[in-house]
Amino acid sequence: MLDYNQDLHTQLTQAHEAVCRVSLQKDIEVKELQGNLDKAIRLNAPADIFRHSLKTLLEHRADSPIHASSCQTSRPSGHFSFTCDAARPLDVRDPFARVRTRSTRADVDINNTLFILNGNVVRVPPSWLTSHPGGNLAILRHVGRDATDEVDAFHSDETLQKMKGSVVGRVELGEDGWVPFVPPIANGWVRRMGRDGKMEWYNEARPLKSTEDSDTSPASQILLKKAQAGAEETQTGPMLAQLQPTPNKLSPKTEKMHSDAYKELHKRVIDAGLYKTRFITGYGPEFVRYTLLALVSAVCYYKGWLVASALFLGLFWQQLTFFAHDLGHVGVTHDWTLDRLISIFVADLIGGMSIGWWVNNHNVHHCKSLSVSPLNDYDNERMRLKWSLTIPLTTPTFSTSPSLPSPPSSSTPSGPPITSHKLSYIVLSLTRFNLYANSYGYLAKTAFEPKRFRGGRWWWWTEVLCLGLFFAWFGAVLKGCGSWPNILTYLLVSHVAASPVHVQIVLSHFSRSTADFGPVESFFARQLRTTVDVICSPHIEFIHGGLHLQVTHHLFPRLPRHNLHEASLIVKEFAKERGLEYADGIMMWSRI
Ligand code: HEM
Repeated sequence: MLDYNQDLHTQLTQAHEAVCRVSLQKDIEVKELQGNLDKAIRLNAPADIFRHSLKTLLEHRADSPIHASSCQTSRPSGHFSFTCDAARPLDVRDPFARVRTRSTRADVDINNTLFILNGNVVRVPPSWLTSHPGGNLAILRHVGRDATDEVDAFHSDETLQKMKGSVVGRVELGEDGWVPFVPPIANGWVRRMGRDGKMEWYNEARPLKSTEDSDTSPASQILLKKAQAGAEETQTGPMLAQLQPTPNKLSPKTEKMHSDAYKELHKRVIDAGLYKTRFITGYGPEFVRYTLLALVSAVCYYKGWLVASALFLGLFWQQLTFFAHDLGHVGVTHDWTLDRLISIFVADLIGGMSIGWWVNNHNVHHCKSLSVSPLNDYDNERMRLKWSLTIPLTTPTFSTSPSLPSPPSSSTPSGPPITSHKLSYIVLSLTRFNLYANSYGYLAKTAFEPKRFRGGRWWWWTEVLCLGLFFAWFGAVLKGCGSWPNILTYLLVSHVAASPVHVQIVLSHFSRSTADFGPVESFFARQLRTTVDVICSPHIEFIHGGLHLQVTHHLFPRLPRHNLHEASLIVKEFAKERGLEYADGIMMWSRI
């Protein structure tokens, strides 16, 4: 991007060079127009004349990937950019009509899903949207944004290498980095197949209100209300104006600094060798624990000690949750197929839940602030996070450790008022039933979706098969309890015993800010602002499976859980060096 506040001559020269790059290909006529531009530059022409020349040049090039129908300074920040005519609906999933691309490939066109990665424009192949292992929402939430930090955090080196094949252009980043667009999906816009068999825009939800321009908060959350069926469409696609981030108090410069800091921190974690899974010393003791819990539960069952058996089954499930979590993050063998197969065995067959559902929803929560607004029904509907049910009811309050540094005022406002209520524990103790409902709903919904990832829909069928097996074995266990009161007791005790993980996860997120600061906020700042570690006695740390170090987990989701402790020390030290907040102070057990 060119900074319009700089010396006009420099800007014009730079812009001219950029235009020459665009028109490098073949056109002879453009030479004449370029001549005009040259003249405008030499004469230090007013910006209007320059813009006119530029516009003509771009329009003249029928094959220009820019398709600019007008050329304007669209940013109040003074950035000079090429944009589509704002009066015309932006018929693109790609809001990058303004991108000056050096692409030599012909497929940079409208209706693409594009994001920025290290200054490169990456086009997500359409087939990836339906088969992306991290779910389609994670990608759609980053359209039009610089997703470098997120993409580095979420992908293996192998995948990052492969992504290079999807690079279709380059953008020049200013001092403050890329000025992001609001992804269309954040305004409720999605693409779907039209009646004529062509893809078209569809407005699934309408913005209710935006908290822009608040003097007290930098939040720029857009609340969405699901569109009523049959509601009249006034637009055929998102307008450019809707894709501009609402002004807020975040400084792009500070966010850029955070982003640079994250890159440095990530390098430290990689250099410390923490991405290597410790199979023996890490998972070894866990497997012993899983086996013991399962065995004790089985022995108790055969002895007729049903409550004890249910209790140990619940504890077994609680522990397995952490293993399923690692697998869902491709964090065990780091091979997607292998990790997915094992996770289906663990989550679906033993636990009765769909790992596919978990992955799709879980990954979004790593990418955005969680919405707690009951008004935001669209978001809840889409994300169907396990806590969407529980949070509007109540959220417990928790104390933070006295050592917690006070948050920097500009980037860490407190979350919504939190009320303490014992009811929240009761609701959370039954959360597992909500997870079943969400899981099966997801599998039903995706039954007919094309999923081609790694050679087919085998994972969907494997999940369905394993869930069938779960119902068979757990149904037999319940049946063996004899009477209805026994069955009910077994069901409740086993499910309640597996619930501390839900309290822990809700705490780690909802006792922090849930405000959405929009696409300007960096990945690093958002994770530090929205998560907190649970502190507990070292003797019971195993109950939390290492995920009590939630801040570090959010910063490096693919890091093997057993290395989180070491990584968290690095992160804390780094945060201290930089004067950033690392929230490590939630007490859990003292409250229950
Ligand atoms: C061409 C673009 C992309 C490709 C080819 C791609 C591919 C993949 C692959 C293969 C994985 C499995 C993990 C691995 O093997 O690395 C994955 C996971 C994931 N991707 Fe992407 N991805 C793309 C873009 C994105 C974008 C833009 C985002 C948004 C930030 C994203 C978010 C995620 C997430 C959240 C996961 C799950 C990571 C985890 O479980 O810890 N991906 N992606």
